[in-house]
Amino acid sequence: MPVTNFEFPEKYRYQNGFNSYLESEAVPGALPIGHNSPQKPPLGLYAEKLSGTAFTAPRHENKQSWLYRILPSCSHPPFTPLEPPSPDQFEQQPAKLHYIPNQLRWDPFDHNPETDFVSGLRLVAGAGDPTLKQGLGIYIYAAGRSMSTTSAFYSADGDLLIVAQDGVLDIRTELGYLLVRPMEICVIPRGIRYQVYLPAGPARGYALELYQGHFTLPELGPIGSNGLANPRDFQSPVASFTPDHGTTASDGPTSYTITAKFNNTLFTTAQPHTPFDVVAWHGTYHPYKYDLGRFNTIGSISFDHPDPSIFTVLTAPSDHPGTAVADFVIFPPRWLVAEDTFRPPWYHRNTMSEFMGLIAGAYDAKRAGAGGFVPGGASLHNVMSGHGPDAASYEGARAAGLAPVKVGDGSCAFMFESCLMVGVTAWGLQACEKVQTGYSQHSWGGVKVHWTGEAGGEARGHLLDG
Ligand SMILES: O=C(O)Cc1cc(O)ccc1O
Ligand SMILES: [Fe+2]
Repeated sequence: MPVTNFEFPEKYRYQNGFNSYLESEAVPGALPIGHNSPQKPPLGLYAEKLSGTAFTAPRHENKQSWLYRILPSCSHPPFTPLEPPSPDQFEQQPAKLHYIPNQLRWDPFDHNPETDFVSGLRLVAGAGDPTLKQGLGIYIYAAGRSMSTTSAFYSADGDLLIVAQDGVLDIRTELGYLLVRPMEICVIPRGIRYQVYLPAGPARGYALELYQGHFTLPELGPIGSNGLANPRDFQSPVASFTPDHGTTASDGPTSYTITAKFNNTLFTTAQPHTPFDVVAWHGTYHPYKYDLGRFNTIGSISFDHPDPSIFTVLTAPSDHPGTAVADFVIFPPRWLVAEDTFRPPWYHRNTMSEFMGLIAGAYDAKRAGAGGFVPGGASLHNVMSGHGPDAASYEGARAAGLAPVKVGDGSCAFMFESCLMVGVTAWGLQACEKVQTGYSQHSWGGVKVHWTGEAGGEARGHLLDG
């Protein structure tokens, strides 16, 4: 069900539609008409173009927005590396990641009262390299403090998909506000500056940074023209600004800190004017949010367990059709009705890597409770690492009556699935101290032999018609 448990202040008005050409003005008349860059834009604003794709990207891929702002974003002193550096925050050099075939599971990650959204971001696993615009990073965030109202953050490394798990994020972006609650996600595109407040206490969740391309909706094929995540349910902000500046870009009354994530290193500068001075904007490059409760889940109404790709919310394609750098897949509450079918996920090995998290509740293939797959925790089944239901879940599902059953009420697991082998950071493997020892043995060490064939003798293959 859609999220409903929060009052909506007026600032959270949204514009609906995935990948839509949108426009918004906080002051009537701020948008130039029939023109992007007039000699003197309305109200004395500066016109600034923000490109999310190459200028020459084909129309169906092209993402650009025009921002009309009080001062251009280039007006700041040089960036310097953030001191002190946080060595375990964004380890990304492929040589330093740990590539291991073992199944991994993490207990719920800790909240952190000391960190804000930026200092509380930790890379757990990743693939590729932001300097080559290839691959992705998988993060956990834990924020106990709001970011300062005089700070902003942007990442040059990629688009950030945020999966809120615990706590509410009130995100002020250059293009307006997004309120992101548990069971909601948002995407902040590369380069867009933002600030994260915590209106309801500490927050924790997951994030995926996409170093290449952008998320899109999966094809629907024979499903038809509606279903899964419907475009109309994606919401983008309306323009919102605060005037705080001097008479030039250098003499304003307030110092704003801008932190940049650039090749997984943080840089900082301070400027005497607010970055949140965009009075109007139009274009296709904008942040958006989505309520996972609006997902139209589709499944088997006859037999067999379908591939989890039917649960894809967003996909980031590679250059090879059908093969994603990152799929964002959810396992929401749903009816299982398949006949003569082992209903939970099958045992399998996958050429794609599977990082999973649990937003709430329990997952039908894994033990819940302490030491199991728990909200705020995670698992990683890397390329070709065998996995599937743990022994108890298998036995339960094997013995279960096959009346229609609703699974996952109040639950939602998700998966970041990638065609790339992901390496785990030193933080993810050791420093976080959340890796469960004996995950594999606990899950599958007790898998029973059900073989009913003849004992002894040497089985030989034979031709069916021989
Ligand atoms: O491994 C998992 O739990 C995720 C998953 C779920 C499913 O229904 C089918 C395949 C799959 O990888
Ligand atoms: Fe899987």
